[in-house]
Amino acid sequence: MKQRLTVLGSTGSIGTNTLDVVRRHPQQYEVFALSASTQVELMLAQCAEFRPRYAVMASGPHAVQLAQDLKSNGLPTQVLQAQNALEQIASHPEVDVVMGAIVGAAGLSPCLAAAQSGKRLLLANKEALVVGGALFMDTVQQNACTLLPIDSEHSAIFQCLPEDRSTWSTRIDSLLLTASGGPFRQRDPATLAEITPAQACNHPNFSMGRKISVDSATMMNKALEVIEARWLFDVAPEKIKVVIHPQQIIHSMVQFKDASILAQLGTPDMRVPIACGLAWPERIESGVAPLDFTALAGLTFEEADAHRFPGLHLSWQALNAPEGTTAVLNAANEVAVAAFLAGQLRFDRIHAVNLETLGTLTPSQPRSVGDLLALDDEARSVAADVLERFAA
Ligand SMILES: NC(=O)C1=CN([C@@H]2O[C@H](COP(=O)(O)OP(=O)(O)OC[C@H]3O[C@@H](n4cnc5c(N)ncnc54)[C@H](OP(=O)(O)O)[C@@H]3O)[C@@H](O)[C@H]2O)C=CC1
Ligand SMILES: CC(=O)[C@@H](O)[C@H](O)COP(=O)(O)O
Ligand SMILES: [Mn+2]
Repeated sequence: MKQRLTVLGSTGSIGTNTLDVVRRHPQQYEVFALSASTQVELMLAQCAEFRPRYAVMASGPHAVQLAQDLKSNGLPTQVLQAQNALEQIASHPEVDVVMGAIVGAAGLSPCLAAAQSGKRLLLANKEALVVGGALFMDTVQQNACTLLPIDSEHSAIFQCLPEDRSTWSTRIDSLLLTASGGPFRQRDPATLAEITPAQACNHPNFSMGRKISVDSATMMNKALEVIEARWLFDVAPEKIKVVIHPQQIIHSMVQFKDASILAQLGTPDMRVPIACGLAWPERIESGVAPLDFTALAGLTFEEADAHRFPGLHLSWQALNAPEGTTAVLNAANEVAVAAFLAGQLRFDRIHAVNLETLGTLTPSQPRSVGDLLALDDEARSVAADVLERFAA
């Protein structure tokens, strides 16, 4: 029986890599629905190739355009335009697997809809977990959702952990998240004010969307990943450590109580964790060439420089603050990164916007998705005010 798949964010870096793995396994997977926001031409090509029943474009004018183009090309895919169209394709009874690859907090509601309906949820959209926190994990557990991490570090940790979750708390000492250090690991911190969006998006090992690429350059990506790991693996924040490993061959590690460390290694290519999530606990071909150890120049490790990467430590700070603070941090960072990419904020001021927004807004405990979305809105508006003072 084929697994029916919804890909949320199919036109992005994770979305296209997912479809690349899926196209290698036509007997095992069938695309049921795709979603994107603005890239109509690519979505049209994906509909022509994968013939999904439904497509959703988050941007209204682009949805209208796609519907016209599908019709004029004689393609049967139906464009859903309802307010809750993303939630519909994530929770549809005929869907088995949902890939959550929308960028940012915009992915929270559809990922939660998939969790609520007990799907196998492949989670790349780390911001959904950073915002959703305990509420997200409760929804997963209460609805028998199978949550599989796609973020490369978390997929690595997941693969190193014992299958029986109930043994984790007694066996694990700590989680070691590896980080590339981004494109400015060795750049003089005094010159960070001049960084352009193109320079910030030039990641040393992965070709990714613009938002996560900027996050990697500030190491806010690692900060978000510390929070993601705290929720996925239910570990105390102080048990999560970060080590810079520029080659990104080791994707992360688990240290056990006896000081033994298990690591997951591989060619840095997101099709590996995607294939792992799709097939788990089976293994399928990903299209990625295995590592050639004799061709590796060496694996090196270093500590993250707090002066160069001040944002990294905001993760532990936010996790130890009142619940909801990680949602505030995420919203501030989304606003700051968007402003930087739009040429309205200097690269070295992203941290200042995040820090000041955190200092301005103390959340009251979010008890529902509605509370979380309201908090996200409020934090964005505080961050927008803060931004005005720091704008370039
Ligand atoms: N890229 C990578 O290698 C990795 C990514 N991740 C995480 O995966 C997620 C996706 O990243 P990535 O693929 O790089 O991002 P991209 O920017 O490449 O893709 C984002 C996707 O989401 C769609 N989208 C954007 N905004 C909205 C919105 N408001 N509502 C609905 N859909 C929207 C885009 O549509 P369109 O393009 O049509 O406008 C696109 O399909 C992020 O959370 C990221 O942190 C995690 C690990 C690695
Ligand atoms: C591929 C992936 O999972 C990204 O999160 C990537 O690893 C970014 O790495 P850094 O943030 O360490 O540069
Ligand atoms: Mn990652």
